[in-house]
Amino acid sequence: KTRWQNQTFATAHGCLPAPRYQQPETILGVQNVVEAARAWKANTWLEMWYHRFTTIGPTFQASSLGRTTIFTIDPENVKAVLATKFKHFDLGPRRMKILGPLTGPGIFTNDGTSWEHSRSLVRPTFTKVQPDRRSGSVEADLQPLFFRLTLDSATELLLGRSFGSLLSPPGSNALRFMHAFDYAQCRIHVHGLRESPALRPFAWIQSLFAAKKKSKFDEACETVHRTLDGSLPSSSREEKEAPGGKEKYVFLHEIANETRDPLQLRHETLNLLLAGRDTTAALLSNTFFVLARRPDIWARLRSEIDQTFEGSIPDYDGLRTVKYIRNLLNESLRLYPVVPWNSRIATENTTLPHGGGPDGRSPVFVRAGQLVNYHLWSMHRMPEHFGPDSHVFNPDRWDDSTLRPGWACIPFNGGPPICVGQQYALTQAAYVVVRLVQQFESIECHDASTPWSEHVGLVTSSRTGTKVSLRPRNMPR
Ligand code: HEM
Repeated sequence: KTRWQNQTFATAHGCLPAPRYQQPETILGVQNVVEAARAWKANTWLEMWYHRFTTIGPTFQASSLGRTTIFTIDPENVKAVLATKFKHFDLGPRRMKILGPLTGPGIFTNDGTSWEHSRSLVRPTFTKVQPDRRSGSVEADLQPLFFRLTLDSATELLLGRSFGSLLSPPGSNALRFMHAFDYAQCRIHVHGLRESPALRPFAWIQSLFAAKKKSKFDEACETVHRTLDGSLPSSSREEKEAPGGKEKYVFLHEIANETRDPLQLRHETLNLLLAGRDTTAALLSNTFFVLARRPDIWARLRSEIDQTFEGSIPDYDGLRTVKYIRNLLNESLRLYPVVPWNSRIATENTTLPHGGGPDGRSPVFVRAGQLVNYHLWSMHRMPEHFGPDSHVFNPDRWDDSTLRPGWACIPFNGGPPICVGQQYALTQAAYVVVRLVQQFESIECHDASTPWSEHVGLVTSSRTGTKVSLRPRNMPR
């Protein structure tokens, strides 16, 4: 589209430009990049975004690395991108370029009819699954344990057989897979940066020189693919029976009815593993980070859990009855959203309802191909949605019937691409909370760093882990 056509479209739709953030005239937006790089290094990147939104406004444009992006935390805009104008936005080729080497095409990287197909394969899994169950003061960093736990439960669900990483020794296949998967995910951000228009030529030159040499990233992806491929054929036949005689639900068995193509099986499985493993682990580690600092919340949990379950193992329906656990997890996902920002690319010239003009009430023009970033971290902290104590961790706020955040709180995304694993994740996290509270009388922080600080990867978790001291229930005082 020419500039003139864009202008005509914008005028016809009553659009006014969004405020701009610094140096709109420079192609690189060097100042933006420098500021972001400094904040990244200081682990205050999410705070930097909060500051930008609160000083400039809920919707603005900024240039960096050759791209002008619209940034927004306006719930109406987010709703437009994800729901009401869903067809006007895509993940675009960027997501596939970034994640593709690790996961291949699948629900997390596809658009259009391919996405619809992946979604139809994946969705039935989560309408049926229920969590499986599986004991001095204990000092531990819970974070790496949660990451192993969710690797094991995800592989059990997807492949029918847990990798058993929690019980595996160093050097085992399970841990090799885990380290390779973690490493590849860390490097994915660097791949993302190389996709910026301004850095693409450098990435291209580098790839010419590196053409013959396998990078550590390539090796990690190969390890992931090799290990997973080794698990695929046998797991589609084995272990259909769950303990107790009921047929166990295994994702791979279900999609094997649709396709036997080993590459497609690998891709769909890896896409789900990427979506489902680190997210739940990060939710748990962020939640226990807070619990170790809030004995009041732990005491309330104890009382509710003891009353409800009287020491027995919780089942799926029982877990849903303890509202306070749901409140706790909601609050954790509000203040520490594990996917703190997200984006979509406009597939055609379109508009967002708010953000244009000096008062931000006019629509904003979005050019075909333009990136729109929405920031949950900042949106979830806004007093206009959550009241004057919006920065306080308060699970009880979710009992307030006047609290209706709608699109202002979307830790699982919204609209057609809403997370399919939401109920599964919340049930699993609730189960872990109940079992740990049943085993331990108290939890204390075993870490000098009091305020939570960010580790932003594909998911966001506590940078210093979740170092705690747990006192077993039956231990003499
Ligand atoms: C606390 C845990 C979780 C959080 C916060 C979370 C969050 C999200 C978010 C924000 C998205 C949207 C991504 C995007 O479209 O850009 C998403 C999508 C998705 N999630 Fe989750 N997720 C969680 C757990 C899980 C689990 C346990 C699974 C499966 C085992 C899962 C499977 C998926 C899938 C398949 C998608 C892609 C949906 C689609 O594009 O149609 N998630 N999730």
